[in-house]
Amino acid sequence: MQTISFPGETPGQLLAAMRAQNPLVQNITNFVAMNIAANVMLAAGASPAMVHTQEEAGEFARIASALTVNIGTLSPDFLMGMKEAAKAAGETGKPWILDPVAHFATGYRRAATAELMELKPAIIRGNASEIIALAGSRSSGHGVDSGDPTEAAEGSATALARQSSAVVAVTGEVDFVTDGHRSARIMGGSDLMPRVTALGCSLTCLVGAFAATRPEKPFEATVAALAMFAVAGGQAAAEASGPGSFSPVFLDRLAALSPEALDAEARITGA
Ligand SMILES: Nc1ncnc2c1ncn2[C@@H]1O[C@H](COP(=O)(O)OP(=O)(O)OP(=O)(O)O)[C@@H](O)[C@H]1O
Ligand SMILES: Cc1ncsc1CCO
Ligand SMILES: [Mg+2]
Repeated sequence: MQTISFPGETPGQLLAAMRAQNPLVQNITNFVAMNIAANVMLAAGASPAMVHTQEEAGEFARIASALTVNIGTLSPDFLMGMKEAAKAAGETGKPWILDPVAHFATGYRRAATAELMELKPAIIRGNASEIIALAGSRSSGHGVDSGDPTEAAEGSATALARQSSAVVAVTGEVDFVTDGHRSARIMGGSDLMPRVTALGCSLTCLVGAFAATRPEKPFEATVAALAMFAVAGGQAAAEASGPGSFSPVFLDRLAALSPEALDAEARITGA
C-alpha cells in the first residue's frame, strides 16, 4: 500500500477551507438522524438545514451549497422532496450526495433508490452491504446495519463508481473511497461508532459540507470528511466508556480537531 498524496490540498487544508466557508448544506435525512447529524455538522464547522417537504425542498436546494439525501425513514412526501431537491441541485450545479439506507430491504426502497440514481448523485456513501447491493450483487445486510466487511465491497464500489460516474464511499472498520480510477482507504474510528445510531447518516451530511467547499473535487472532499470522522472517532473512543458517553465526546473532538492534527493523525493509503 502506498501513502496517498494530495497534490492539491491536504484533508487539513480542506477542513480549514470548509470552516472558513461555513457552507449551508440542505439535508433530507431520516427522523433518527436529524438531530445528531445537525449537531455533527455544527461541531465540524458547517451550517446544516433539515428541509424536506416537497413544497420547499427544490426551492431551498437553489440557495444551499450542497444537498444530502438519505432514505432511512422514507415516505411519499419525503421522496417527492428528495427528487425536487436533487433536480434543483443538478440544474444549479451543486453537488448532491446519496445515502441509500437499507435500499435492498423493500420494493418501495428499491424503486425509490432507482429513481434517485437517475438524478445522478455526485457522491454515494453507504455501508458495505448497501454498496454491494447497489452494484447489483448479493449482500448480507440486515436492515440498516451492515453484514459485510468493507473489503468485500471494494469491487462493487469500483464498478458502481464507473457505471454511475459518482464517487463511492464504503464505511466500516476500514473506509474505502473510489471514483472508479483512484481509490483510498481510511483507517481509524472505533468499534463504538456502529453502536451509536445514525453516525453513518451524519457522516453523509458532513461529506456534503466538504463537497460544498470543493464541488470540483468530490474524491478529495469525501476522503477529507471520512478522515475527520476517523480521527475524531478514535480520539473520542479513548475518552469514552461506552456508546452513551461516546456521542457527546465525539462532538467535542470534531469541534476541537485542528487542520494540523487532522493531517498528522489521519491514516490514509492509496488502494
Ligand atoms: N468497526 C469499526 N471500527 C472503526 N470505525 C468504524 C467501525 N464501524 C463503523 N465505523 C465508522 O463509523 C462511521 C459510520 O459508518 P457505518 O459504516 O457504521 O455507517 P452506517 O452503517 O451507514 O451507519 P448508520 O446507518 O447507523 O448511520 C464511519 O466513520 C466508519 O468509519
Ligand atoms: C435506525 C434507523 N432506522 C431507519 S434509519 C435509521 C438510522 C440509521 O441508519
Ligand atoms: Mg447507513
